[in-house]
Amino acid sequence: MRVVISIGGSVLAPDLDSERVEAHASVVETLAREGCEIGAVVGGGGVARDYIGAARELGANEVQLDQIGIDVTRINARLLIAALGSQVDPKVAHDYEDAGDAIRRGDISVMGGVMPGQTTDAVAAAFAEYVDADLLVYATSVDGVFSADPKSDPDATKFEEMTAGELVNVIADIEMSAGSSAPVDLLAAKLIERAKMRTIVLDGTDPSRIEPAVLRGEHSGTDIIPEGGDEPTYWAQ
Ligand SMILES: Nc1ncnc2c1ncn2[C@@H]1O[C@H](COP(=O)(O)OP(=O)(O)OP(=O)(O)O)[C@@H](O)[C@H]1O
Ligand SMILES: O=c1ccn([C@@H]2O[C@H](COP(=O)(O)O)[C@@H](O)[C@H]2O)c(=O)[nH]1
Repeated sequence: MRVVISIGGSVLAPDLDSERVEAHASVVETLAREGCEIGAVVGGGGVARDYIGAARELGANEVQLDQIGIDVTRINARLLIAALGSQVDPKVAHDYEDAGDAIRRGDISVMGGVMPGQTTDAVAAAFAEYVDADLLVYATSVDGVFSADPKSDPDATKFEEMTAGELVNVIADIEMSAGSSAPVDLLAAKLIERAKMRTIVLDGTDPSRIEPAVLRGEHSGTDIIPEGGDEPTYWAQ
């Protein structure tokens, strides 16, 4: 089974805690031991937003701000690489060909951002499509996709499952400026829709939730069900 896991910067490195990074690496290594081929994509989190905020005040334009965000995602990717054993490609992959080559060699491949105008959510979706992944997992700071932002709307309700088309509609109105927050960005949702990619959005603040989601489909987040795709099969069945 080939899996791409997007690990939000806000869950991997809300602060510089090596034990937390180690815990995420340990889940990735466990899945690899179970026979999964793994690509990981790491976000920039609060550190990226702090840099982006400061540079915006200094007059940087949105592309320059995105470039700063990309730099931070790659630093976070280096943290995850540092915590992974010898099975990881030691380079942060800057494009999908390099990342795909690493996976074909049997390595775990880690990416950060690749180009302005998107977030690492879209990188993960494109990476998953490029390597024909069986599953894409977004480990983020909220336990799934809600009808509205649960941090600002107490009446927001969680989707246990939804189609990629429904996901596109829910997130279409979320702002797309550098450093913005969404469970999955709009470009990622469109890529998931066209690739008919089976996708899970879950709370990754406790990384131990990722393993049962990947191996047995057990999680409390949101399943994005591909329209016209195959029925899900689980590695451990
Ligand atoms: N409809 C929605 N459903 C769920 N979360 C939403 C929704 N709209 C906005 N959000 C916000 O999206 C955020 C989740 O993503 P966020 O960008 O914070 O972190 P991440 O995906 O883990 O990656 P990073 O921190 O690297 O950007 C949450 O803070 C949540 O408040
Ligand atoms: O491919 C990419 C990835 C990221 N960015 C910019 O970086 C920040 C932080 O990334 P997150 O995935 O949100 O953690 C993002 O808001 C973009 O500004 C990018 O431009 N391109």
